Amino acid sequence: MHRLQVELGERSYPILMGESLFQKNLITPYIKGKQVAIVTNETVAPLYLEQLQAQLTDYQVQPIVLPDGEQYKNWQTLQLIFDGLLKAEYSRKVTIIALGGGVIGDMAGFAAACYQRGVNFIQVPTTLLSQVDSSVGGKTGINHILGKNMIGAFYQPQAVVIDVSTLKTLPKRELSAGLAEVIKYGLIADSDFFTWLEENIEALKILDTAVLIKAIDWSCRIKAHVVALDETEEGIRATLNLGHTFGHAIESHQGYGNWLHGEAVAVGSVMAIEMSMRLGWITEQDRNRAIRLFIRAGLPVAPPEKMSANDFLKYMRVDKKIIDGQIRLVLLSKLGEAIVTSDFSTELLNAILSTNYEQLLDSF
Ligand SMILES: NC(=O)c1ccc[n+]([C@@H]2O[C@H](COP(=O)([O-])OP(=O)(O)OC[C@H]3O[C@@H](n4cnc5c(N)ncnc54)[C@H](O)[C@@H]3O)[C@@H](O)[C@H]2O)c1
Ligand SMILES: O=C(O)C(=O)C[C@@H](O)[C@H](O)[C@H](O)COP(=O)(O)O
Ligand SMILES: [Zn+2]
Repeated sequence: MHRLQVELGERSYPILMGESLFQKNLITPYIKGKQVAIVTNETVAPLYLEQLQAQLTDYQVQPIVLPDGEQYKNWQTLQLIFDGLLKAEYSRKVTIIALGGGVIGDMAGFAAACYQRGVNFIQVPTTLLSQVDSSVGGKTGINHILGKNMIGAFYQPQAVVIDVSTLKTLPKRELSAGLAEVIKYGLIADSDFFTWLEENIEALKILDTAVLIKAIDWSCRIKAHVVALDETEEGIRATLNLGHTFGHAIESHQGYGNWLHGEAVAVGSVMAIEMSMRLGWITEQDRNRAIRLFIRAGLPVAPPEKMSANDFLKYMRVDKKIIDGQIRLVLLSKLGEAIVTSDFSTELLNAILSTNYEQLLDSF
């Protein structure tokens, strides 16, 4: 089993990672009190709820099973968590365990931040995306019809327990979506990781265990490092948002759940990379390497056909990185290094939003 630490002073916590972790008694040391709520969904519950519950025989356990999908990451579904907690008469000493992907983790974490003003919380992520990204760092929340993740809180878990065996049941499309955030880390923070991914992407797609654990470990190390430097996104943490200003606009415009988060991030990253190239910051060769890797990972690299520049701008105007009304974007200063900047012309931004990416991709 691997162990990493997210260093956040008194809010520090471990990321435990390995195979068949559900068979080992790893979660109970992080439970406080006797009351446990497992927040999961209709897809994950039949697969893993029983295994998790088998570890918790000494506790009073209440499963809370939510409908599955990004379209349910909202107030109404959040209310179902509070209903479950209150019907079970759970106190401030309850521990909430999130068992599922990023949607479950974000909602269960937000519920943990709010319930009786904050209760104990453990992440048990079961998608690649949630194992490399959403379970680490304490961003929790829900969507608003006018923008992604617009209501939420920074609230750190007590532990993150990653059982990579759960990925065996994950649909291929979801695995690819997770690879988008993995590739993101190489692009923004570590060109060696990017090169390693170019060499290992096929092994990752067929879930080679050693390669998978290395990729998750590498990703979590980068995320944990960035979060430790800047927990509440005053500066460097915003680089984790590569492709997200464009990507969140795609998800919101297309209707939550129609484009997967990772798919939208892949396309958004291509747009940010194209912009970095047109600013003269990265080479055409590096742009092409990035696009090729997204394609090999099974991801889309062109925005939805009928999405206009104005459609993008409607959502980009409420992006959380905006300061004093100015759109700030995460761009690459080179492969493996990102900056957050508003230092680009409106003309360039409009050109990026109006580019025919299908045509650009004809040569790939
Ligand atoms: N908090 C953060 O820092 C952060 C970071 C990245 C993304 N996010 C958020 O995470 C969400 C995306 O997360 P996601 O990609 O995990 O999507 P998801 O939570 O919707 O899960 C994807 C699908 O896989 C299913 N599933 C989960 N585990 C499974 C398993 N082991 N086997 C079979 N099916 C399984 C789910 O039921 C769902 O249908 C978005 O809402 C995004 O905004 C948050
Ligand atoms: O942890 C972060 O910080 C990130 O930005 C990670 C992103 O991959 C993730 O999608 C996050 O939820 C986006 O946050 P938001 O603040 O742009 O809503
Ligand atoms: Zn993301």
